[in-house]
Amino acid sequence: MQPTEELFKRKNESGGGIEVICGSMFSGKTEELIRRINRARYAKLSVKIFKPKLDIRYDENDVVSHNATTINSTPVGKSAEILLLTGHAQVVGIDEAQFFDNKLPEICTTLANKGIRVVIAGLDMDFKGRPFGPMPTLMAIAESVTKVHAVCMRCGNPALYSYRLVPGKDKVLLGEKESYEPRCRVCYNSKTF
Ligand SMILES: Nc1ncnc2c1ncn2[C@@H]1O[C@H](COP(=O)(O)OP(=O)(O)O)[C@@H](O)[C@H]1O
Ligand SMILES: Cc1cn([C@H]2C[C@H](O)[C@@H](COP(=O)(O)O)O2)c(=O)[nH]c1=O
Ligand SMILES: [Zn+2]
Repeated sequence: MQPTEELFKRKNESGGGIEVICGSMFSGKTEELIRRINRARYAKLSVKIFKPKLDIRYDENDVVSHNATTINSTPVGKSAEILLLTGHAQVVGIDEAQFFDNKLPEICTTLANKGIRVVIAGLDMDFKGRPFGPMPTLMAIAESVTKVHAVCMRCGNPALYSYRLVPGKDKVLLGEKESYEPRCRVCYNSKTF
């Protein structure tokens, strides 16, 4: 059993709680979310996965990792819809949480207080290194926070930043390898292309 899952089993008999998986782009957040959801499925728990409607990079409905691992999900426009659509799910997964509105922490707290295990994946920082959307609050209220790292595309060290390679000052700019590369602190600060 993984440490996070063990912690929930020992300390919280209701099973309710909030787990956050954060890090830069390509750090394995979505893969880790899918791994935890699949383990819950093996445990015969009912699961439901949500993602923001605006994230249609790989698929309109599914959550898809950069490595093409995939899991079925429900796209929603606002975090309040998650509460309405959770149904009898015992485990709720939320991907790309940084794009949700600031009501998401309150929604997750309501779900966790009802005994639902909430697993959230999202970017902790935007391309400027600023905290992204509701992520800092989610990290504050979570039972567990797992920070994962990509490999720095410049030097091979662990990467915590998502460096934007293309022009554009807007916080939201959907993209992949053509637009972003994961970098460590030193390579991010060097600002070289
Ligand atoms: N620089 C990199 N460092 C680590 N993984 C990378 C890198 N570039 C591509 N990948 C791929 O991305 C996968 C992780 O994808 P994903 O879980 O979607 O990440 P995230 O959700 O954090 O963006 C890795 O398993 C690997 O195949
Ligand atoms: C850093 C940063 C990223 N984005 C976008 C780019 C991608 O579409 C997603 C992140 O996806 P991933 O699963 O974490 O790889 O977010 C953005 O809009 N603004 C940013 O600053
Ligand atoms: Zn580096």
